[in-house]
Amino acid sequence: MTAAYPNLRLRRTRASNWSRALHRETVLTPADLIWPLFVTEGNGVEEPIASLPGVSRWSADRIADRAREAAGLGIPCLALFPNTQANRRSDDGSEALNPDNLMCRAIKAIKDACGSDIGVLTDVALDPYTSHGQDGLIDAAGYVVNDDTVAVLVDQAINQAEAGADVIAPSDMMDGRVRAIRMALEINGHPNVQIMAYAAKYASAFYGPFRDAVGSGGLLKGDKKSYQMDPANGDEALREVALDLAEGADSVMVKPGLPYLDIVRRVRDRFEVPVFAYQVSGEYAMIEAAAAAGAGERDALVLETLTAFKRAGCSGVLTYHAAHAARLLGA
Ligand SMILES: NCc1[nH]cc(CCC(=O)O)c1CC(=O)O
Ligand SMILES: [Mg+2]
Repeated sequence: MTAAYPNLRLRRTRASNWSRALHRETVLTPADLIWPLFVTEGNGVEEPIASLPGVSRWSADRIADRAREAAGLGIPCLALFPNTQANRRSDDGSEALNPDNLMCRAIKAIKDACGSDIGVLTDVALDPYTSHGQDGLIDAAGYVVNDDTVAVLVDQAINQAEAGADVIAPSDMMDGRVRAIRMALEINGHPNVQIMAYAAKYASAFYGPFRDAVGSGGLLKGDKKSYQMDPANGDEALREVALDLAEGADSVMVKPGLPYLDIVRRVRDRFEVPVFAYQVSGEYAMIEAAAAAGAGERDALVLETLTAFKRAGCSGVLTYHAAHAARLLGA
């Protein structure tokens, strides 16, 4: 039994800075952050993304600069997404398997610049490479077929691992792809390449700016509801996570972030494994829009939301605010 008012005053420990610091349950550091970066063709190129103010696409040489910047800030890992040239997109997304594609060149540029000082996480899904914008292969009716897609995703993952990726992150939501990728990594001499599974990825309205950034938005017909999860479902997320863990995922991801912190907490409590969340493009844009409209103070919004991920049980967060947040944290 705890004491009651007036013997207990919960405001007492909040009355000063030193005491708040002493009683703080959750601490956010730059080491909690994964920085997603968009890659584009060329040399010396920076292309601002209109729907993501403050975020740009970078050519591979300038991605290497971002990697040095991240390492200097104490950010442990980058996540890469390519804006594939239109003439290299096709129905079957075969550019994903090209060992000299934009993604592989960016991985190598980062590894050349930073070696093992920074981790490179690569997205496995076909949407940056398909002419229809879906994450997998489609049949005549436009349905994204599962098993044939998994076969291609395996080759995509191996292509990324051969280029030097440290963490393979399948974001496609096909059934069975984690096991298939894990087996292929083992067989092909990559036993230490990790898998962070986008295990509970929802069919969300918060991905719009990302699709602009990788250039798939205008191509996508229909939606991704036949593979990404229904936002109404929570129990099902636990089944997705259980399956990906059983198939060999080293860590799991919940996506989007803030609207799904209940899922993060349930996953953490149930499985006690490393859980990451993706504060996605629409969430970033929402914070930036709020700040621009004077509806909130940007730096405070950034730190409060990122701290909330830690409190909910995240080991780390993918966020477009990573570099800014790391600076705010005094790295
Ligand atoms: N496989 C695609 C992918 N990987 C990461 C994101 C979204 C990230 C963001 O919005 O920031 C998406 C978009 C989608 O599923 O359509
Ligand atoms: Mg699944």
